[in-house]
Amino acid sequence: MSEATPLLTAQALCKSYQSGDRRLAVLDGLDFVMAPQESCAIVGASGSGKTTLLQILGTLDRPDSGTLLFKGRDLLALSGTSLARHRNGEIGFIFQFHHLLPEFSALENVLMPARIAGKLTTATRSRAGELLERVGLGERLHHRSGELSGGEQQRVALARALVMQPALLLADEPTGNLDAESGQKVFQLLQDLSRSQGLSVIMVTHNLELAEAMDRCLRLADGTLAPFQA
Ligand SMILES: Nc1ncnc2c1ncn2[C@@H]1O[C@H](COP(=O)(O)OP(=O)(O)OP(=O)(O)O)[C@@H](O)[C@H]1O
Repeated sequence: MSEATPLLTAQALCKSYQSGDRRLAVLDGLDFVMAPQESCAIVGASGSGKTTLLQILGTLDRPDSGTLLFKGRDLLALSGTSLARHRNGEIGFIFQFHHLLPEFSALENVLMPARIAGKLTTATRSRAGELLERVGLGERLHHRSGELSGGEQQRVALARALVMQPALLLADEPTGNLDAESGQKVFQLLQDLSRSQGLSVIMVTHNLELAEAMDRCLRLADGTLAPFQA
């Protein structure tokens, strides 16, 4: 990939849902280009389509039409195994709710993407341990995740999102379920880790203070994105 190649390019994305007898256009010709290592906040009213957009950018959902390129590669032409490989290897996800497996330890949760990919190597194990150290849970590796606090669980989820060394982190309201202090801590770690590992971040948030701390802030309204000053 040359310096000039964007990490992600979305062009003319459209997505609508059937609601009773009418169609609801959620994304309506949306364009978005992101450079490698850039961080970008997406804000917008409830129901404006932020989660829908993130799911499409993360290939968890497909648009009705449009183009989606990752490092110049046409993602919408991929299917099945290739798409799963792309998602597992290039993208880290963190959601409002951590979706950890409560009976498994913090370390086992962080290793889950590697287990799924069949890459449970010594290197991955030590990376998982290092990530848990970085998020301040070096003493909690073997605690059942269900016994950790909400903020600690979200820090485990952050470590899990980064264990496969993705190029892009997609965060959907990662602090939305936390008190202000824990939320700030998770956000700070997210910023520090993504900067030190050179990855791009797209974060959906309602918190304008956090949005302002990112390289760029965009607002989703009427199915398209526009620059937004918090
Ligand atoms: N699977 C679906 N079927 C039908 N409608 C849907 C579906 N998913 C989302 N929608 C509708 O699409 C619109 C956008 O939803 P989305 O969850 O993307 O919004 P959002 O901006 O993330 O909202 P919030 O900030 O409240 O999380 C909403 O009106 C929602 O009801």
